[in-house]
Amino acid sequence: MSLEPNFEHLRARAVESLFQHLADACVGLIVVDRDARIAWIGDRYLELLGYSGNPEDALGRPVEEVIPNSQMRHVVESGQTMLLDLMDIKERTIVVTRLPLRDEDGTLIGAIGFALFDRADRLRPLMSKYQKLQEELTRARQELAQERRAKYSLSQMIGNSDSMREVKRLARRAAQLDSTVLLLGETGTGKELLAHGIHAASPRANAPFVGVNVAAIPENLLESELFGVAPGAYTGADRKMREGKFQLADGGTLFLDEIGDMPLPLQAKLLRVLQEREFEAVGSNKVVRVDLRVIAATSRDLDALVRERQFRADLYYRLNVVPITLPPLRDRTEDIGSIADRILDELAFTTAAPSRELTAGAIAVLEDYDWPGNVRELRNVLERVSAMTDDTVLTADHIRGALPRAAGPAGSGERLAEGGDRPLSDVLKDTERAAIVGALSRTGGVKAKAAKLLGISRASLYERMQALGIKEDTQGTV
Ligand SMILES: Nc1ncnc2c1ncn2[C@@H]1O[C@H](COP(=O)(O)OP(=O)(O)OP(=O)(O)O)[C@@H](O)[C@H]1O
Repeated sequence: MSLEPNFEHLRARAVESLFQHLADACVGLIVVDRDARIAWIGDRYLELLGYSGNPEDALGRPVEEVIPNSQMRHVVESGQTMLLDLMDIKERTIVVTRLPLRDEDGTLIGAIGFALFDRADRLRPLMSKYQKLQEELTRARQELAQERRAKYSLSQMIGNSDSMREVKRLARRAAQLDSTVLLLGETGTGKELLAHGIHAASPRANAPFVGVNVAAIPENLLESELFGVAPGAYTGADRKMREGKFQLADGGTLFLDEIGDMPLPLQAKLLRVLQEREFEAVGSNKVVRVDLRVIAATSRDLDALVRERQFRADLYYRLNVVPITLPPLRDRTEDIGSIADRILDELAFTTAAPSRELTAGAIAVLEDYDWPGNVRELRNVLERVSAMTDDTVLTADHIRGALPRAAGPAGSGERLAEGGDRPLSDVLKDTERAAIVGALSRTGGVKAKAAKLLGISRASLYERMQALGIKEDTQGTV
C-alpha cells in the first residue's frame, strides 16, 4: 500500500491553501529584490499606505520611498527572518512577518513581507500592552528631556557689581558662539549656575544639559560613565549598550565639573572627543559621533596642574577657548546684600516659612566676612539662621551667631585663648574639629570639596572625621 500519491496531493493543497489563506488574511504583501527595491506590492497594501500614485510606478523604487519605516532592507542585508514584528502605519499598528527569499543554490535574492491586521484579534491584548508601553516610554522620554533641560537661566545669576556684569556679558557672548567654555573660580562662586545659564541662552537650549562631577565619580568608573559601555564589555556589564554622558548630551551641552580632577589616562580620550567629536564606548571599537558643546569648570589652578604635569597642556588649550573667571564673593561685597535677599526669598518659598529681611547691620556683618566657601557658604549661613530663629527681621547678632566660629577672622584666636586652662591636645582637637565642620559647612557637606579647602586628601578627611567623632552626614552644624 503506497501513501505517496496522497502525500503529494496533501503537499500541493497545503501550498495552495497557504497562499490562499495568506492572500485572505494579508492586508499587505510585498516582495523586494536583493537591493530592497520593490519587485511586487499588493494593491491593498498601497491603499493602506495611502499611496495615491499609479501602482506600476511603485515597482523598482527603494522600499523606504513607499513604506518609510520598512525593515525589508534589514532582512535582505542580514538574511534573517523577522517572524513577528509590529509596524505603525498611519494610526494603526499592524503585525508583520518578513522572510528572506533564496535561490535554489541558497543565494539570497530578495525578501517577502506580509502585513496582517484583520486576523490579528488574538494579538490584540499583546498589542494594547505594546501600545501602553509605547505611550509610557514616550511620556518617560518627555519627562527625561524636561529634566535634562537647564534648570537655571542667566537672570538667576544675581549681582550688579562690575565684575559680575562682565561675567554675564561674556556668558551671553559664549552662549551664541558654540565654542568650548572654561569656567574658573573658587568653590561656590556659581560656576555650575553659570553653565546652566549659558546653555539656556544658547541655540542648544531645547536639547539636553547633562552635568558630570568628575571628582565625585571613582576613577575606575569614570570612563564608562562618560563614554558608555558596549554590551558584555566586561563580566557583569549589561547585555544592552549603556550610553555614556557624551551620548546623553548629544545635541546639547555637556558640563564637566571639576575637570582638574580628570585622571591623566582619560584626559587623552577627552582631548580626542574635543578635537574630532568622536569616541568609542568601553569594550567597543565602533566609533560614535556626537555633536555637542562642552562647558568645563574647575576651582583648581589649571596652570599649576599643567606645570606639575598632572594636566595635559594640549587639553588645557583645547578647553581654554572661552575662559570665564567667576570672582570670589569677598571681591564683590556690593553683591552680597542682593544675593542674600534672593536666597532668603527662595528659602521662604521652599520651606513655606515667613519671608525674612536683613537689617543694615546684618548686611554689614555679611560684607565683613571673607566667605571662603562663597555663595554656597552664604546660603548655608542663611539656612542656619533661619533654622535658629523665628524672627522675621535678621540682625547682626543673628548673623554672627551663625557664622562658623573657627573660620571667622577673629574666631580662631578666641578659640585658642579659651583653651588656656585645658590640655593642649584637647584644644588642638577642638580646633581641628571646628576647621573640618567649618569646611563641611562651606561646601554644603560635599567632602571632596571640604578636603580641598582644608588641603588634605579625601581619605584623610574621612579618617579625621572618624577620629573626631564627626558624623558622615555633617553639613556644618556643630
Ligand atoms: N550670583 C549668584 N546668584 C544667586 N545664587 C548664586 C550665585 N552664584 C552662586 N549661587 C548659588 O550658590 C550655590 C553654589 O553655586 P554653584 O554650585 O554654581 O558653584 P560652583 O562654583 O559650581 O561650586 P563648586 O566649584 O564647588 O562646584 C548654588 O546654590 C547657586 O545657585
